Order: sequence, then C-alpha cells, then structure tokens
Amino acid sequence: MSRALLLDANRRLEKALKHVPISDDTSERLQFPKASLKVSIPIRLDDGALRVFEGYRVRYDDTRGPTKGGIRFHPGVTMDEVQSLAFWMTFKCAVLNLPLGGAKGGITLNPKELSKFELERLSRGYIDAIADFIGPDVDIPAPDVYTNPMIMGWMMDQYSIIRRRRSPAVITGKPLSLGGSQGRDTATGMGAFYVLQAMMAKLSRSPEETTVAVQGFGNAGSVIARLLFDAGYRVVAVSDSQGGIYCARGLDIPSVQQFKASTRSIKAVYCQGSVCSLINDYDTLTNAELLALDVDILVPAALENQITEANADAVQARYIFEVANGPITSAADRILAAKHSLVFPDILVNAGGVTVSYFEWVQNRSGLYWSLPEVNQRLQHMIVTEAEQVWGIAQELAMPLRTAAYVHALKRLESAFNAKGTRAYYVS
Ligand SMILES: NC(=O)C1=CN([C@@H]2O[C@H](COP(=O)(O)OP(=O)(O)OC[C@H]3O[C@@H](n4cnc5c(N)ncnc54)[C@H](OP(=O)(O)O)[C@@H]3O)[C@@H](O)[C@H]2O)C=CC1
Ligand SMILES: O=C(O)CCC(=O)C(=O)O
Repeated sequence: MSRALLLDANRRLEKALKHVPISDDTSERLQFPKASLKVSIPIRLDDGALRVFEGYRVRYDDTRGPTKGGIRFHPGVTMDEVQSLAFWMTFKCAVLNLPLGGAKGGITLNPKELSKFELERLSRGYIDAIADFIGPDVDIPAPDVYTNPMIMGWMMDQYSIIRRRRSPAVITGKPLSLGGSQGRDTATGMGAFYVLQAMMAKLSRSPEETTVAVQGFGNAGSVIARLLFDAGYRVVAVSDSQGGIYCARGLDIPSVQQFKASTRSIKAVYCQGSVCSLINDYDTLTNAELLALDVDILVPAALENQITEANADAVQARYIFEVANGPITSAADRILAAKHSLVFPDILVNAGGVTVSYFEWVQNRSGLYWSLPEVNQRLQHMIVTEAEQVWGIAQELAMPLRTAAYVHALKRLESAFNAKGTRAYYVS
C-alpha cells in the first residue's frame, strides 16, 4: 500500500515538532492511525447486476474525544488518502479546541455514474459494513467531497435500524428535518470567509482592491465565492472538475451559482452566456491556468495535491487560503515560501465545517436546537479566536502559518496525552 500522501502530511508535523517540546512517545504515536478499516460493499445495480465497491473508515486519534470526519465518494479514494485526511482532522479539531479526535471515510467510485437508488443502497451498505466502527460516542461521520445531506440522512437511518433506536448523533450534516443543524450546509465556506476577513483586516486590505480565484465550485467553493462576492471582493475566476471561467471585471457569482445548479457544469454557464446579460463576457480556462492567475487571493477548494513541485513556481497569488484539504504538497510549500506567498492552512481555514458539525452533535445530544444567527455567531467567535492565536504564534516564532497551526494543535494534543498517562501496561 502506498503511504506517499500520509508521509507528506507527516512532514508538516516534523517541522512543528522542532518548536514544541513534545515527548518522543507523542510524536511516535502521531505517525500512525489508531485503526483503519477496509470493507467490501456489494450492491445490486438497477439492471440487476451485482457490483462490489471498496470502502474505508480510519480513526486516526481519539485522545481528545470521539473521532470526527467526513465521508468522500470519489474515484481517487484510497487507504492512503483516507488516512491522510483523518490525520488532518486530528489536528483540525485540536486547532479549534473541539473535544474531538480525527477520522475520515470514503468509497472508491464515481457517484455521478450511479442512480439515486443505487447511491442509497451503497450508502446503506457502507453503514452496514462499518456500523461497529462508528457511534455517537466513538466516531461520527459527516459529508465531504460528493456526499451531501441526503446521503447523511440515509446513513443515519441505516445506523438507527441496525441499533434499533433513533440515533441522530451518529452522523452530522443531516437534513434539517432529520436533526441537522442550521448553517451546516454553508459552514465550511462561512468559516473560511470569517478567517479570510479577519486576516485581510490585519493586512489592511480592502475587498474592493482584492481579486480572487476559486478552484472548485461545490459545497465549500461556491459558498466562499458567494460570500466574497457579497462582501465586495472581485472574484475573477471559478472552476469545477471540467474547467473554469474568467472575467477580469469580476464574475456575477449569484448568476454562476444559478447556472451551475441547473446545468451541473461551470463551462455550460459559459456556453449559455447569452441567456443572461450579466454573464455573457467570459473566457474559459483550465484548472491549471486558474491556479497560475495573477490574482491577490487564490482559494483552492477542490482536492488535495493541486499545487505541487511541478506548478508551484507558476502560482502568482500573494495569499492562498486552503479551503480544500491538502491542496499544497510540502515541496510546493517550500517553493511558495521562497516566493513570499502567504499560505493560510487547511487545518484552520476549512475548520468551519467540523465546528458546526460539532454544534450539530451537541444539539442532537441535548435536544435543544439553535437558530442560524446563533450558529454563525458561535462559529465566527471560535474560528476567529483560533485564527488570531495561530497568527500570533507565527509572528512570535517567525514561522509559516501552517507550522504555527500545527504547533497550536500539538500543544493541545500533548497536554491530552500527558493527562491520560502512559498506559504502560500496554508495553509487555
Ligand atoms: N464539505 C465540507 O464540509 C468540507 C469540505 N472540505 C474540503 O473542501 C474540498 C471540497 O469539498 P466540497 O466542496 O465539500 O465537495 P463538493 O463535492 O461539494 O464539491 C467539489 C467541487 O470540486 C470540483 N472538482 C472535483 N475535482 C476537481 C478537479 N480535479 N479540479 C477542479 N475542481 C474539481 C467539483 O466539480 P464538479 O462540480 O464538476 O463535480 C465540485 O465543484 C475538499 O478538499 C474537502 O475535503 C473541508 C472541510 C469541510
Ligand atoms: O463535519 C465534519 O465532521 C468533518 C468535515 C470534514 O470532513 C473536514 O473538515 O474535512
């Protein structure tokens, strides 16, 4: 099994370890996931054929609480990817000081090729396969790439059937009608927006003088693009898996959202441009071209490994906000640092999703539900407080913001490891 992605993720940890007096025990433990499950999920397709899919769930570390992390449906899902995503969740939850550890799950498939009924059978089959690995006090999944509230609803229902009791707190990102939280659907983009606004204020930049390019136009990317547009930023380019569109004067993001929802492709927005006078003046561009645009802010909001040793030199953006998990490799980090690009790291920037998931879990367990303004106020307070702390550590220790975020998280993890004791009885 390749461990390339996890080893690269671990490199970020090694840099932070130089700045925090962490015991050898802690650093050794953090190199390995606590438990990794691989399952086969046989489902009957609509045409009667049987097909077996491979699924994964990884619980990386639960020292600070039950593990938490999304479920991804994507052709590129592997054990290495899921372990890396679970590693990042561990540090993300610690950066936000959530009483949770890190996990992640996924199924290797292209969900666009399945019907709705096939997707439901697959989602329920996945929960059948991992039911003994998850639970409201053990491991709580949520949405990630190509999964959504409808899928979370099926999964919660399946788990409740298996346990013979209604169990809303086993999964977050559910539809509101099944115990979902207000604001979870926009939480990742919203949290990133709060961080971006707080950091731009520090850098004395106004929205009107700032251009932005956003890669990925799904749950995370479309929400932050819209919030930036509403706040007066000039969002000049957006993209999805098929490519992107560019307009130097700035895109009309509400119209792009409308067309993307009806056509499923950003490029179709371009092709149908004449339908709407607001969006008839675009150029198309590839994802590679988008990443290299001369903009002030670049927001990768799609997949990992988008900026690597091969293309980091071409990146011109002064500020990069990682809304995706792991969009920049550690080798690319070094190149960007030499070019003085300021990278705001994923484990801080995209933590709004898991923070509101935590709120959803709290609401499910208490039975008391919060309003949207209450959710967003709590999110803003928590994520901006931690962003300020990460910024302060980076200034004080003269280190990249990514390393500062790991230092911040490591201190909390180490404190929990120490408080728990050595558990020396494990060592024979
Ligand atoms: N959802 C959440 O709560 C959280 C998500 N994240 C991270 O944010 C990122 C995006 O997730 P999310 O928005 O939820 O996922 P979605 O499934 O909602 O959207 C994914 C978007 O990325 C696009 N995309 C897929 N492949 C590529 C590619 N190769 N190049 C460019 N764009 C591509 C998709 O295009 P198309 O529409 O054409 O398929 C789609 O627009 C992931 O890294 C995820 O882990 C992080 C924290 C929380
Ligand atoms: O909402 C959650 O619990 C997890 C979200 C997630 O998968 C992520 O932050 O990458």
